[in-house]
Amino acid sequence: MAAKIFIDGEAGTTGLQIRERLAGRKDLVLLSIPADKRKDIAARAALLNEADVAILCLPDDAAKESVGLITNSTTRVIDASTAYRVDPNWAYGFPEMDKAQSDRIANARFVANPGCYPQGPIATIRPLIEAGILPASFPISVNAISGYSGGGKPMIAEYEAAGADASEFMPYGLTFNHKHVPEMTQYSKLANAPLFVPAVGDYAQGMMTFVPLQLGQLDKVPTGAQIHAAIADHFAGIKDSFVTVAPYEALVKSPELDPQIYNNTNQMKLHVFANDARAQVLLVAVYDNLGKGASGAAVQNLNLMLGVDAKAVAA
Ligand SMILES: NC(=O)C1=CN([C@@H]2O[C@H](COP(=O)(O)OP(=O)(O)OC[C@H]3O[C@@H](n4cnc5c(N)ncnc54)[C@H](OP(=O)(O)O)[C@@H]3O)[C@@H](O)[C@H]2O)C=CC1
Ligand SMILES: CC(=O)N[C@@H](CCC(=O)OP(=O)(O)O)C(=O)O
Repeated sequence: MAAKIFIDGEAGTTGLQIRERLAGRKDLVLLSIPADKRKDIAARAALLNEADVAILCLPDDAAKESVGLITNSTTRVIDASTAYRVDPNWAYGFPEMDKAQSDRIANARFVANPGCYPQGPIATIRPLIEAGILPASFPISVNAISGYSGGGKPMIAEYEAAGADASEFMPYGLTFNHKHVPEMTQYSKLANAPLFVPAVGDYAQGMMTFVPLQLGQLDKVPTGAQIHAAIADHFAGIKDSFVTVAPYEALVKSPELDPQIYNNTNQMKLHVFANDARAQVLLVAVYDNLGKGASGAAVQNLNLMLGVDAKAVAA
């Protein structure tokens, strides 16, 4: 029987993209709410409880409200907001994070879809800590750039308003307390919060994250090749991975370091650059904030929860 899916927040940026990704799927029935009822609590409650899987694409408070409206114990939930990402009762929806995570997601009732920014740092740092190459206490900085769609409908409207004169590159979060820091710390397996400086660019979609490593103070200084091998080994061991690792090459620049090249896909590509003489390494992740960063990840998680072959359907 076709699984019934309700996207609460289907008119928002993430909700619309999930809807597009699921359109045409014969194994699913999409429950939809009339436009004039999309904030009506009774109408939302009815569909949340009718759904086999409810996908919440709402601000945090509204997502918590939706979870509170669910009385049907067979309704499963994927929440795209920040509300439950470090809650131990929820599975973190980054399947490639370790070998067991896709099974955890497949068997979970509650799945917290990851934040867009944290996935790149987690993908690059966690394998190094697990391999013992970096200690959990290693001081980490993360820089990142995202397209303005990362800020949802309000930021899209701001950047696309007639006469808008936005900065090409605007760093923010300068109190170093961005809402993504807790999940970035926990799932990277870091003992301390990374110093995270995001930036928004004057383009709609796509992102890159950067983790520079000054390795000279370590007792055992790893080479760039060793760091690359540890990350590549990690992802080689993950089934159905949408994360790939670029070959280890000495490049001064690369056309692949373009935040928009994976737009409208669920792909993430990792790169390792190094100067061994200086014990310096840079870890880069390139992906779509609306793809692997949001709607692609949600569909990947939905497929795992429904036992659908992730590679057999568009994810
Ligand atoms: N954009 C991105 O790159 C990413 C977003 N996310 C997260 O996903 C969630 C959705 O984000 P995004 O799609 O960007 O946001 P948008 O602002 O684009 O969309 C949110 C939608 O939720 C609706 N909404 C707000 N309050 C309620 C309510 N009480 N009941 C029903 N609907 C409501 C909004 O309606 P209205 O506009 O009329 O208020 C809007 O349609 C957020 O938690 C966000 O942090 C996660 C990863 C990446
Ligand atoms: C460019 C921009 O503003 N990005 C958003 C993050 C988008 C996102 O991932 O939202 P979640 O926290 O729900 O995951 C921000 O920094 O708040």
